[in-house]
Amino acid sequence: MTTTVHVDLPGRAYDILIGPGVLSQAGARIAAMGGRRHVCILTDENVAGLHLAALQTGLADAGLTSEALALPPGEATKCWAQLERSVEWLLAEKVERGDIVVAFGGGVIGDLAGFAAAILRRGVRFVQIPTSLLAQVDSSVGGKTGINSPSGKNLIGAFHQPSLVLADTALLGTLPARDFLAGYGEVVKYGLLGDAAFFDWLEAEGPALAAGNMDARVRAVTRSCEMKADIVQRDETEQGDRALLNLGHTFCHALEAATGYSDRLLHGEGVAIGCALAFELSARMGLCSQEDPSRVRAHLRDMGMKVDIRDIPGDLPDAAGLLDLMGQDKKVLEGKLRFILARGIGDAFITSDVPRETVLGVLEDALRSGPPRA
Ligand SMILES: NC(=O)c1ccc[n+]([C@@H]2O[C@H](COP(=O)([O-])OP(=O)(O)OC[C@H]3O[C@@H](n4cnc5c(N)ncnc54)[C@H](O)[C@@H]3O)[C@@H](O)[C@H]2O)c1
Ligand SMILES: O=C(O)C(=O)C[C@@H](O)[C@H](O)[C@H](O)COP(=O)(O)O
Ligand SMILES: [Zn+2]
Repeated sequence: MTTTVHVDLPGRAYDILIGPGVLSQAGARIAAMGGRRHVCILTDENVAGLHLAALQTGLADAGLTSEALALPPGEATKCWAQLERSVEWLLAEKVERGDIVVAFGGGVIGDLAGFAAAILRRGVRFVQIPTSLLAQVDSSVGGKTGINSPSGKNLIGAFHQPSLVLADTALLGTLPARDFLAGYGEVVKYGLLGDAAFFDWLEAEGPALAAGNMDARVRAVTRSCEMKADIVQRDETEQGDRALLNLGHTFCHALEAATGYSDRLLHGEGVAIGCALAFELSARMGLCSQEDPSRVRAHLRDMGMKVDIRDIPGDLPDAAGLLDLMGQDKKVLEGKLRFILARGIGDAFITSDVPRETVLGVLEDALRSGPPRA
């Protein structure tokens, strides 16, 4: 039940292996990549406790020694202090230019370790072994690496492609339900941005996928990676089409900043809320039918996910405050916000032609309506 998606970038091509048990291939695959027979692993404390021994045993079976640094779990780890700690540790381990760094964890570890690899000795190779659903469907692929700044999300970083991605879907068995559903937010994003049939399939199979059906999990990870690979091949550094992968993210990143990158809001939860808002905005601008945002919201609700801004516990800035936070979005061009909007499910596009008043209206209504905040 293993699938392979190839990311065909000139001089930087790599495979994504997807399926239960692919972790056991880590030793042989990494040994075949050359370099010293010693591997440095960046991970987090949760993943280390559950799965590090299996990874290190597999590496040892292939004749590779390894050392690991386990960082605190959570979004707050994507910061200067943990980046410095990681880079200094890799230097203390005497990682050479030809060596392989392994990112073993969710998107936080993948983004941080990838950035550390990008800047260490001006760039060393790294392998992504994503362990969360979000990391398997999105963050381990495409080479966006980086950390957050108090000024905004992912504002410090680099494009640095991995040399290999091993997405072992069996590891998702230990992922907490909340983190699984957050990752599902990015899965839904793919259907919404460019594949209506995939969204139809998710409406039917989402519950089985969440309940642990392995075929459904492999299919969802594979389709998501295919779509991401296709877009990244067209536009590696987001000069155009790659921004489609940012559907829902202008809202999401403002909400993550507003909640202090804390567990009040996980990234994938913000993506789901942001996608619902992007469809609402599209409907209000007459770009898609009113049924589309309703259908998006209904599916997120059916899956037991956060759907509305009001599902976020605690206080938030007002609509103008959120709009202000959006001003740090990397898609801003000549001071003007750009949004990913949709003509329908599976038909997203990029535009800067969005009246400020309409965005404010959507945010004001979202902050006002819905269930009371916890
Ligand atoms: N680079 C990109 O293209 C890209 C794309 C999407 C998201 N991201 C980034 O990814 C991050 C979110 O990633 P995430 O949702 O994986 O968060 P995460 O890395 O914080 O992982 C979520 C939680 O699950 C735990 N965990 C991971 N795998 C586990 C497993 N198999 N069993 C048990 N627990 C496990 C982690 O310890 C953590 O507590 C955000 O910082 C976001 O900005 C980056
Ligand atoms: O890979 C991309 O491109 C994406 O936009 C994927 C997003 O899911 C991801 O959250 C990404 O990190 C956001 O990028 P940013 O450039 O808006 O920080
Ligand atoms: Zn994202």
